[in-house]
Amino acid sequence: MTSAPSAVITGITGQDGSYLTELLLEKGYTVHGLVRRSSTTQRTRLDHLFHNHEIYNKRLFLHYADLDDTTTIRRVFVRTEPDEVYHLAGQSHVGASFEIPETTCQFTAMGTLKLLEILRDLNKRPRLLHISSSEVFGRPDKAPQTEATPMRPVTPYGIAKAFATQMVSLYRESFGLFACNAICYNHESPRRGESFVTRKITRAAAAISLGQEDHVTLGSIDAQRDWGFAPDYVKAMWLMLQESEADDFILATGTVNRVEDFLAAAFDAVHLDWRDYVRQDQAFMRPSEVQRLVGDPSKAKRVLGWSAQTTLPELAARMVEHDLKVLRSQPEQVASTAKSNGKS
Ligand SMILES: C[C@H]1O[C@H](OP(=O)(O)OP(=O)(O)OC[C@H]2O[C@@H](n3cnc4c(=O)[nH]c(N)nc43)[C@H](O)[C@@H]2O)[C@@H](O)[C@@H](O)C1=O
Repeated sequence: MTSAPSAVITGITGQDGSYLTELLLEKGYTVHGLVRRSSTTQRTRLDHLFHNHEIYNKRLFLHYADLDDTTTIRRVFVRTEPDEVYHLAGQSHVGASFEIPETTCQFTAMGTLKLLEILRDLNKRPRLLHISSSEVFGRPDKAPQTEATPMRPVTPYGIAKAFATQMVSLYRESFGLFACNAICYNHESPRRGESFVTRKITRAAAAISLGQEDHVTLGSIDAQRDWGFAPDYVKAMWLMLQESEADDFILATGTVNRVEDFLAAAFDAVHLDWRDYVRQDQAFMRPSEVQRLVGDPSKAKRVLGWSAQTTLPELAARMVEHDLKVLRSQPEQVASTAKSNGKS
């Protein structure tokens, strides 16, 4: 009899980490999450699992380990001997990467290299999924982008991700690691952090419709992105590690929209016209903006049988519905989050 599969997830407390944990638990996995000491208070996305006594500390375990603490990470791998590793952790805010480029590179770039070095030395090497990003393409010559499109990153975050992505490919080719890059385009959900533009918009649309706020302040609203639904994307990440050979895949919808289109969809969901409520401020503009990114997911469709299932209006409506529910149940908490939601 073969034992149940096991996985380590870095970044388990994030949006993708929480959806992936649910998916793997459903599939019978034992899941080990690496968490930073400082994320102690930010585990709301996993609360429902911690309260489930059938799961927590039976099939779901947390281990404290910062990405630069190689000794501790190595110890977790040696003790847990996972079959699969999903490396989702890192500083993921592109705007913030201009303010904290060193931290961004330390965790997103060097953190990935350190992880690869640990895996290279293990007797039983797990399969690795690294979450890469469309930001590696920066200002591409070609649209939509494919796995073969050259990387031309223009943000500290994109540069750090490009380094990590190329290291993953190198360790696959040179050291025989089963290591894959999921080159993910923007993927959102009600669990998205409130400093990303989609969630900032859906929360504001909900708050405005309830009379709790009267406007939202944004940066560039003509930027164009390929927005999908996060739970769709974690399914593809899992599929990638079930293949017989390690490879890189673009995970995207293939459809491009402006921030304005997302605004329209979110405010439509509460029957308001976004143009009456949006202000713009230089503080939210980036020193170097990635104007337009759209992915070609045809390889993922052909090889993995995967495609994104959720349209932009469905995504926005789902997020607004969630934010309305939260606001109605905890108006003070959400209002204070909005106030403290500084430069992002
Ligand atoms: C694939 C990629 O996807 C994400 O990166 P992102 O595309 O930068 O996502 P975002 O939601 O921060 O910005 C989207 C667009 O919206 C513009 N925008 C306008 N006004 C605001 C604003 O007020 N806040 C923010 N955050 N953006 C704004 C902003 O300038 C940009 O053009 C991350 O998951 C990243 O980890 C990742 O890998």
